Amino acid sequence: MSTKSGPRAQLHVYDTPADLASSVASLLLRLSSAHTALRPLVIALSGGSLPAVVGAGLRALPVADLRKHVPRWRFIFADERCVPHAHEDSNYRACREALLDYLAQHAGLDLTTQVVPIREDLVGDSRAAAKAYAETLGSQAVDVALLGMGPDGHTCSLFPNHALLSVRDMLVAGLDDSPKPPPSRITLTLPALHAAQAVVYIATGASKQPALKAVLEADKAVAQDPASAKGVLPSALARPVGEGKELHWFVDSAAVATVPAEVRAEVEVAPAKL
Ligand SMILES: O=C(O)[C@H](O)[C@@H](O)[C@H](O)[C@H](O)COP(=O)(O)O
Repeated sequence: MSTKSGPRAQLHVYDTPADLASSVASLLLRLSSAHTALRPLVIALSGGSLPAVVGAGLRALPVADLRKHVPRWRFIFADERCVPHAHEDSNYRACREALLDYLAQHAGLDLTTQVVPIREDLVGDSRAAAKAYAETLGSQAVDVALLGMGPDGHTCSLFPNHALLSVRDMLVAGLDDSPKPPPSRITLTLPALHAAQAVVYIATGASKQPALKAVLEADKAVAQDPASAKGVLPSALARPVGEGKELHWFVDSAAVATVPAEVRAEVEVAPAKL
C-alpha cells in the first residue's frame, strides 16, 4: 500500500433504524476498546439526522459499558453552524439533546471538559471561529469521525465543487456560503479527515441514493489515491488515508437500492464483521 492510499469502504446495510443505530454504537465501543493510548479518544460529531441515530444507538447499550468507555472520550464537531449554542441550528445543541446530556447523566461525561463547542463570542466571524477551534484542537488527529451525507454528496460542511475542497494547510476552515442553511459554518477539512483513524458515515433514506451510488462506485479509485481523485463527491474524498485505518458506511435499504449489485458485493460486509 502506498503512503497515499487508504482503506476501502466497508458497507453495512440494515432494514431497521434501530439495528443500524445499535451497530454504529457497537462499532464505537470496539474502536474505543482498541484505543490504548493514554490520551482521550477524539470523536467528531456531525449535525443533521446523525445525532439522533448515534443517540439511539448509545442509549441501547448497557450503561455499564458506557461508564467504562465514556470517561475516556472527547467530543468535537466535524462541522458546526456559526450560531449561539442554544440556537435551534446549533449542532452542539442537537448533540446535547440527542446524546451528550444522556451520557453526562448516565455515563460520567463531563460536558465542560470532554465536549468542545465553538466559541460563542466568535459566531459572527466564521474564519476566526474556525481558527480558534483549530487552536483548541491542536495537532491531535480525530480518532473517529461520525459523518452524515447530504443528498448532493456533501459531508461536514464540505460541498461539491466548493473551494474548501482544495484546502491543504488547515484542519478547520470557515465558510459563509454554505448551500445548506445556515450559510456561516466551520468544518473539518479533507486533511483533518485524511488523518482520522476511522471515518464512519451514516446515510439513510431514498434521497441519498444517487450520492451513495456515486460514492461507492468511486471507492476503489479514491482509496488508491485520495489526493489525485478529481470530480468525485466530498463524501468520497473525506476518508482516512494510511495503513490500518477504517472507513465504514452504515446505510439503510432505501439508500442502497440503486447501488449496482457488483459494486455492492465488493464493499458489503456481514453484520457480524463489525
Ligand atoms: O451541520 C450539518 O449540516 C451537517 O453536519 C451535515 O453535514 C449533515 O451531516 C448532512 O447534511 C446530512 O444531513 P442529514 O443526515 O440530515 O441528511
